[in-house]
Amino acid sequence: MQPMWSAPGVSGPLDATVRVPGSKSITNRAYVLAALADGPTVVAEPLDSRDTRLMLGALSALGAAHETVEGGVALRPLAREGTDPVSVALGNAGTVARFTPALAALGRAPVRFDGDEAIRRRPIAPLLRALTELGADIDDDGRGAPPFTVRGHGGLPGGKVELDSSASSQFLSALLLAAPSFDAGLTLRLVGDAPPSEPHIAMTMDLLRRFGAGVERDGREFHVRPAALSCPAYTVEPDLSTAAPFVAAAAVAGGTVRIAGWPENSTQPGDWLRELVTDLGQRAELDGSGLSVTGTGRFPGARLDLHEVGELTPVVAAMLCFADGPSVISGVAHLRGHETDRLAALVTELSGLGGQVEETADGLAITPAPLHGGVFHTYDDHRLVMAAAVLALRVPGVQVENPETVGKTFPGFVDAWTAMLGR
Ligand SMILES: O=C(O)C1=C[C@@H](OP(=O)(O)O)[C@@H](O)[C@H](O)C1
Ligand SMILES: C=C(OP(=O)(O)O)C(=O)O
Repeated sequence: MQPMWSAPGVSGPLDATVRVPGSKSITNRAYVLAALADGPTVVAEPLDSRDTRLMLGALSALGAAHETVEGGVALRPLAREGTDPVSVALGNAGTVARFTPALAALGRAPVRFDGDEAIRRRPIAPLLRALTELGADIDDDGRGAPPFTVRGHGGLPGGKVELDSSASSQFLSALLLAAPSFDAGLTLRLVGDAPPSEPHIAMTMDLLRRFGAGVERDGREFHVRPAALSCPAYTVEPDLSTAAPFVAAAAVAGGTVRIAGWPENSTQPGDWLRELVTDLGQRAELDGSGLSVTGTGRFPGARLDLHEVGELTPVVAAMLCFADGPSVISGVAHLRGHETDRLAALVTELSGLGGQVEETADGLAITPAPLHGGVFHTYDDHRLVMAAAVLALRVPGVQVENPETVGKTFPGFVDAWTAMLGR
């Protein structure tokens, strides 16, 4: 039997200050750029979780050494000369699966990529195709999915390419991050439907610039010049998507939750949560020490297009189960290719607790209904653990299956959640 967590309910208005760990997306971008830099980089306040350990493991296999130092991780640039075959373990980390194959093409070894069963089902074919067009030598037996092998030949010509990044913004981020190391840089034109997760694309461009790269965007066209990268010290922001369940808790349970260190400006999609809770009639105040959310426990239903902030969907859907009226979430068809099929998982698990939730072509329709306790299955998806915790605030008897899977991005989640509730 899988381990279970009896997620705690709330006994009165909240009054808590929470510290969430560093951003997964920023940490793994900083690690990749550090590996591509000309000199050493210290990444301060990084996330230490399954996904970031997988990234460090991948970079080590590719020849970029790292060591833990006071307050962070020090990385050295990729040594690109090794020719012995190596393996990269992807787990179920989208950032590792999408960001590291281009780095393998810059080296000289055959590199085999594989991971959890789930990562074999997640989309990556358009990225592998684009890398091949840019000069990479990739053997995937025609599967367009892991396991695949990238045979490095000491560099990538780069140049012009078209990319369909509608299934995941990470395809685009992957090419942009590696592009300063391509001989001719990169001129990329997006084709097909618009990529999801625009803030993550802005985040990629922001980090590239912090490492000294020249990157420009004109609508669907991106241009990256070949450049030597350098950023001796980079500090990671707290993860605002990890903060989502704590923000939602203030709205659902009432009272005040303060998230320490919430940045005044951020490219993270989670920064949109301030707007969401304000639109739903709660109070969100940002100052130099962080974000303070004061909730009422009551809010209206909402129609939300979450295309740009898809990773927030599980927590937002859980929160909307307590709204005063029906809600519709749209723009998130691509969540069927996330850690699990998140739309199917949310419909099954929310319905299992009595919720009235239907899957639409590109999202969910949620009609508030009385909920009851029961087992909430989590499909090895960290954000489903977080969603279940939000539900349990007002639904006694919610048993969360395999809570440890939250360690993909926040190994200390259960303790931090319990502390927020004063238990
Ligand atoms: O680049 C990134 O760090 C991420 C981009 C998004 O991926 P998709 O565009 O595939 O949704 C997001 O959902 C994921 O959690 C992290
Ligand atoms: C989609 C997510 O992760 P990944 O980086 O594996 O794509 C997520 O964290 O919600």
